[in-house]
Amino acid sequence: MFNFMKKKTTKTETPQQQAERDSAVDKVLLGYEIGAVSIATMVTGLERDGEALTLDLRLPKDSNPEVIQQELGQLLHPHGITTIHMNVRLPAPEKGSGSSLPKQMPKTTNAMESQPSSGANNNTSSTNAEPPITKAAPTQASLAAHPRIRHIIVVASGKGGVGKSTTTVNIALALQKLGNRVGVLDADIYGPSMPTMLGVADVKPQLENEQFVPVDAHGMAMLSIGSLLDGDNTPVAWRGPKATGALMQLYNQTNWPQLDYLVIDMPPGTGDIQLTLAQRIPVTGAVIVTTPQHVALLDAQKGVEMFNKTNIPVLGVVENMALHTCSNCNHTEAIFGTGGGEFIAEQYHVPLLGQLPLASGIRAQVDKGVPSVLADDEFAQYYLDIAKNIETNINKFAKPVDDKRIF
Ligand SMILES: Nc1ncnc2c1ncn2[C@@H]1O[C@H](COP(=O)(O)OP(=O)(O)OP(=O)(O)O)[C@@H](O)[C@H]1O
Repeated sequence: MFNFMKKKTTKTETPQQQAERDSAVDKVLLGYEIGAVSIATMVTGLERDGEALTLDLRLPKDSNPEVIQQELGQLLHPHGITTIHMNVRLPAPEKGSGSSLPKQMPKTTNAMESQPSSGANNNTSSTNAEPPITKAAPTQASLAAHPRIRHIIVVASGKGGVGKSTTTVNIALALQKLGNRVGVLDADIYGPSMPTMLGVADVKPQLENEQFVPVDAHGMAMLSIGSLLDGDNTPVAWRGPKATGALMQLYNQTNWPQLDYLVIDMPPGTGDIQLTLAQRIPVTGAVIVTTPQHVALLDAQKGVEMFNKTNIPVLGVVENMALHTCSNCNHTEAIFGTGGGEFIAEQYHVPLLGQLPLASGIRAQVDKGVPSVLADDEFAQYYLDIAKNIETNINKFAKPVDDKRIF
């Protein structure tokens, strides 16, 4: 299902040329915008065979595929792409309004040509009218709330390895323990760990009416990009358009039950994938996880700035591994320095939601698939306090939904 980025190496293409060409294609797609939204978010399939690129696209209404094909051709030609095939899906025209789209569109463009090729001799691109899954929307304000999800919280970190996933899973379980219906979407393409941390690594999500059915993980509705990968589908190798396309598919094409909270474990960093998700999913607020180390702090600042730019409220900062308690002598020490989370919270006027100890018990529990909150160990209270702080802040930012049903 997610194997929609296919590459065929030609005999004349070295691995280095191949990587350079792929990266150039990504950059061009990410930078090409339709109505202030990157076309990368509209790619549902992409295949490159040497100099020929085939794109499956779901375009917003009023787009002009011919012009898009032509412009992409010109942008990609310097990178060795000489032919572009486009399969286009457009929203069905509104009743009574005549479509302004040409009946036939070029399927193949020679990227050297300055004018789009046209006519029956050139084949037609597959253009199927269908209702759009989501409305392309550049700002949070214009995104509709999910009909069954009251709050979407993204958990982000500027850099990998700060304990974002460990914190996400425990916060989600803590929100559930406070009486909420909770879902978890593991969007961390670089290291999807939710299934393992929740002890459901062997359970595959089912498909029902072409929708994913989330896995039941201790009463939470969980879906991970990791559950959908197998064999050689190495997530690390995923690049911008493929990753954002797959993640949007997970959000849109999942039969999420009625939820008070959907907690999304974001990929680490503040690059294009994160930005695109932040622009396309109706998020109530973001939680930023950081460690007291200076480098991580600088990256966390970038995270706060990214969310400010995309008008997503930052619910607060969690400082992970803030203190170390020695398991032998119980001596507590701030081995990474002190005050990092407080510093960010003060500088950006966002709350410090909590400070977590660096404790081997926290790691051991997630490794076992029974996180601290589930095990109700001595660290559970830290996460419950953070969840309470989130609940205190979040209602200010809620997007209204009426329907309430028990999951
Ligand atoms: N407070 C903590 N005390 C001890 N170990 C922790 C703590 N938080 C996380 N860890 C451990 O640190 C490692 C990295 O944590 P985790 O996978 O949650 O980080 P991450 O930021 O999500 O990483 P990535 O971004 O690479 O996915 C894991 O082994 C985890 O068990």
